[in-house]
Amino acid sequence: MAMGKEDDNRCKPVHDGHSEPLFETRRKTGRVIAYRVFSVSVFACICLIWFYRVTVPIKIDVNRTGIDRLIWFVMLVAEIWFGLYWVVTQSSRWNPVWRFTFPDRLSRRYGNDLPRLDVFVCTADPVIEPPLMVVNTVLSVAALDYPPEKLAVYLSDDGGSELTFYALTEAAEFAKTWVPFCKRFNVEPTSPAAYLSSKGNGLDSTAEEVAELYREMAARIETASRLGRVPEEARLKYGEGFTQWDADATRRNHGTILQILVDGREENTIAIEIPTLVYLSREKRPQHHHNFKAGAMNALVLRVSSKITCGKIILNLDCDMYANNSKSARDALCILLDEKEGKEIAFVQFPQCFDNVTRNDLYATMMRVGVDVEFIGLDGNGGPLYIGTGCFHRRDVICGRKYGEEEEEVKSEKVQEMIEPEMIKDLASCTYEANTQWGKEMGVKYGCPVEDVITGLAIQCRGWKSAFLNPEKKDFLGVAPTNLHQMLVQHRRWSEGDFQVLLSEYSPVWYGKGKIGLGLILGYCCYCLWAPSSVPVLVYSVLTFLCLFKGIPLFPKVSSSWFIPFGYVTVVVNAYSLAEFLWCGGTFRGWWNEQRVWLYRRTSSFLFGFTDTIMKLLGVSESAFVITSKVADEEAAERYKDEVMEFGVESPMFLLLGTLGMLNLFCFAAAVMRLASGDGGDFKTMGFQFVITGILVVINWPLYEGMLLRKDKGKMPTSVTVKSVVIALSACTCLAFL
Ligand SMILES: O=c1ccn([C@@H]2O[C@H](COP(=O)(O)OP(=O)(O)O[C@H]3O[C@H](CO)[C@@H](O)[C@H](O)[C@H]3O)[C@@H](O)[C@H]2O)c(=O)[nH]1
Ligand SMILES: [Mn+2]
Repeated sequence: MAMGKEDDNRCKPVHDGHSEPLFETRRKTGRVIAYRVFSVSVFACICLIWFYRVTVPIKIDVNRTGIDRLIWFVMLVAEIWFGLYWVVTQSSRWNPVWRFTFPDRLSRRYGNDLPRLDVFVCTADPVIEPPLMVVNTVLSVAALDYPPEKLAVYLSDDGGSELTFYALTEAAEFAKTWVPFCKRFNVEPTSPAAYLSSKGNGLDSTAEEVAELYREMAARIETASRLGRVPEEARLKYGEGFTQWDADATRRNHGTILQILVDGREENTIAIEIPTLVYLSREKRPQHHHNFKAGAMNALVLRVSSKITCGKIILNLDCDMYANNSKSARDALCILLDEKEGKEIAFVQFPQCFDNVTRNDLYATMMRVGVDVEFIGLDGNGGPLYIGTGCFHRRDVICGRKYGEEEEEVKSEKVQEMIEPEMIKDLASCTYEANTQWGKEMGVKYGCPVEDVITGLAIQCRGWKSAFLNPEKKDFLGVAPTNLHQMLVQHRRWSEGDFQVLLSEYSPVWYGKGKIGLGLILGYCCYCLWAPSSVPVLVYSVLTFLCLFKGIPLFPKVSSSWFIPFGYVTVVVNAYSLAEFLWCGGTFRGWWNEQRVWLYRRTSSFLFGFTDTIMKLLGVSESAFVITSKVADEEAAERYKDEVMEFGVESPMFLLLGTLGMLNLFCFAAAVMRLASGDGGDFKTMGFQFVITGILVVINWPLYEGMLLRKDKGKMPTSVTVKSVVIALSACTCLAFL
């Protein structure tokens, strides 16, 4: 096997043709200039709106009551916030870049002499992350187009589950067929489940044999999962692994479990065909905080793997993100191994894409514009955020190396001497990190619900850049949340985490100043300000419809020239956002859904994320990591396919959304009734307000259906509906008499 003293991680170019870069960076100048002109015009109108709020009321109305003035002032503050936030978001549209790689140059230059690559797949719960899904991810990366003796796949199981381990043992067997099959026939995608479902019935006889083997394996794994029991044969066969589970082991209380299922370091024939495969479940004890995914990454991934294969490049994947393009590692290496520009790049991030999103993306989980516009824009300003999955890192950089420091030569001896698993296990114990820099200056950072973002930011602050690769063919595909509640919970975690990044010692604003460019600081702020942006959105929308109800005009008359900036900003910004969405391949309905989700995230997830952060600052509570479920029951899955919004659970977030929705509806109904009873004056003075409230009612339509019209299981729970209606009605009654 090719593991001599000279080769391995040093990767000297095979040929000396250094001159050709391995990737190039393109810009689209014309489009950017047009955009800048447009954006200046919007900004001019924003300034006019501010000017209107400050100057006009003083002139037109001296008889205003205190409360009117207060409302006016609050509107001004909100508009200042929106305006400034809009300015911040311009950073991601100011200077976009696109990266293109040249994998054939890479092959010519390095042949198979590529650096070792360690892939880390993280899983944490065998129920909401089914073992069969997890092993499909593992198999998909095991079959990457990469020399198998240079590739290792580690499965980190924070669930400490025998079922997951059992599934992996099955996968290790199946890999002996699957990996060579993929290589021989250039199979794409390399996840067996995805491949078979893409092929349908069109398999030839060889493929059919492989498919049969897969189906048998899948059936065994699913049966075991359903029964919650590992088959006895497997226990006998993999005794060495299963005996590591003590009789009283639970997911929160167990020792380190480490099993090398395929050892690619050994010189045998199978090992050369399939990569190293390792199962790891770090020690967990109730009295030690485990720091969620960040803890798993540091213990297993960065420390344990350094004693087994010690890949110079690492790829981090969530357990649902299977490899959809077997060439992704080569694309990433085109950037990381490039002798010139590539030298300063610490990590290569691929977008988070999903294979279960429906046509109109009901919950806007794809974040089309985020991927195809914002991240491209971030890349032009110094590099995208690290978003936790689909990201290739340099091991020594994530472990703490600064830009400009000598790269440590990874010695081939280090991985050649076989260290006994027992010795390695200590690296994954609860106490190993006490009084070390792990989780602080070394590895993935602790204490933040978005460990990935803060870690990437710290890397960029150490002088590194990052790069974004977003080829047409998506490289990794995962499972997006399939119901409203899960999506809102996920965004609650993200908004809370990003806001904590802003307030942390690594804040992009305070800590990042002088270390990363202004464009990137603003780029981070777009996300870091999600949580606080909930307050102005909530207040502004509620004031708009409540004041319509009370007959207090908040905007200039449609006939007045002051209306022009309001109209211009509203129409043009939305038209542009629609155009942008369509350019990114979305549909009109998809865009409309996104507007709804935009509002719901702000008035629930982000608001809760905001209050969670404040609670944490006050020391009242701690942040949690609620794992997103990757499964749905059959009926719910059916509704998801039909793009019917799923409520179903009682949640404070739904109570809030329901109450706001009802309040909105009542206010609009009252205004319509006034209009119908012949009082047209309202419409003249409050036309814009009327329209906004009406649009909000239309946006909320699926919510009203879920609350009042639907009968299926996915409707809003009756208790939530009743409470929302009661609260909204009482609020309106009080207001009417005020
Ligand atoms: O204690 C834990 C909790 C989670 N995970 C794993 O972390 C991954 C991400 O969890 P998921 O519930 O799928 O979260 P998402 O919101 O989809 O994740 C995004 O956002 C997270 C930060 O909020 C990042 O950690 C993820 O990598 C990123 O994909 C999954 O593979 C989990 O198995 C662990 O290993 N240990
Ligand atoms: Mn996920």
